[in-house]
Amino acid sequence: MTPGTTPRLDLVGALTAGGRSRRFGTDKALARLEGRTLLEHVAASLEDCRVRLLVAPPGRYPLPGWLPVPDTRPDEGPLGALEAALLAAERHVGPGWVAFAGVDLPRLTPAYWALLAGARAPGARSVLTLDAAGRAQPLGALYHTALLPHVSALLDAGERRLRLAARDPVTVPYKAITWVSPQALHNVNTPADLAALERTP
Ligand SMILES: Nc1nc2c(ncn2[C@@H]2O[C@H](COP(=O)(O)OP(=O)(O)OP(=O)(O)O)[C@@H](O)[C@H]2O)c(=O)[nH]1
Repeated sequence: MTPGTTPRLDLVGALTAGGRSRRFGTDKALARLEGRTLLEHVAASLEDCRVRLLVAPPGRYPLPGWLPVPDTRPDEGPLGALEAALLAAERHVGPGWVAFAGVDLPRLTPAYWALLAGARAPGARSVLTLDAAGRAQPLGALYHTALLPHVSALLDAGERRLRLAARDPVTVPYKAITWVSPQALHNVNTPADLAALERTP
């Protein structure tokens, strides 16, 4: 956010960075695309959020202006990181909406988050985008802090699939996403995924 301006999104931004990057081979958060790390790309998309949380192992990634949040359950993957994000959001801001992003979506944009924020509806507790095949995307999604007991119960039961976190979802069609942010759902899991993005700036 530029000094002197007010945040434009009533969302808590939460960027999760951790895991093993097994498919990428090296820490993908620190992989570079067009002069910036993937971590920095995704962080830039969330700059307009009222509070910004970096859910990551303590001290692993420097990200000025972001509140460091350790995993509540280290090495439990993105579902564990979502629990940490919802808890921290509730503690720092109170009940409300969290924009939850991973480092593997470097083409997320402020317009993408604004679209999701605008799609929130009464009674909804999550907002997910649909990919070209109509599958709901659990990273790059909005979750309400009211989902915390559900997410904790999943983890307590040994569940690790992030896609089970969403409840009472609103979905945003793929066409709407590609209109505002054409490459937003391009996921980087491997060096080949990153190379494909480099070829299509
Ligand atoms: N805070 C936190 N983030 C995680 C953890 N595991 C994965 N992530 C993040 O969650 C997002 C999706 O990660 P995945 O691609 O599912 O897992 P990964 O470990 O990064 O990669 P693979 O080993 O290839 O599966 C990325 O932003 C990761 O940095 C974790 O245990 N804690």
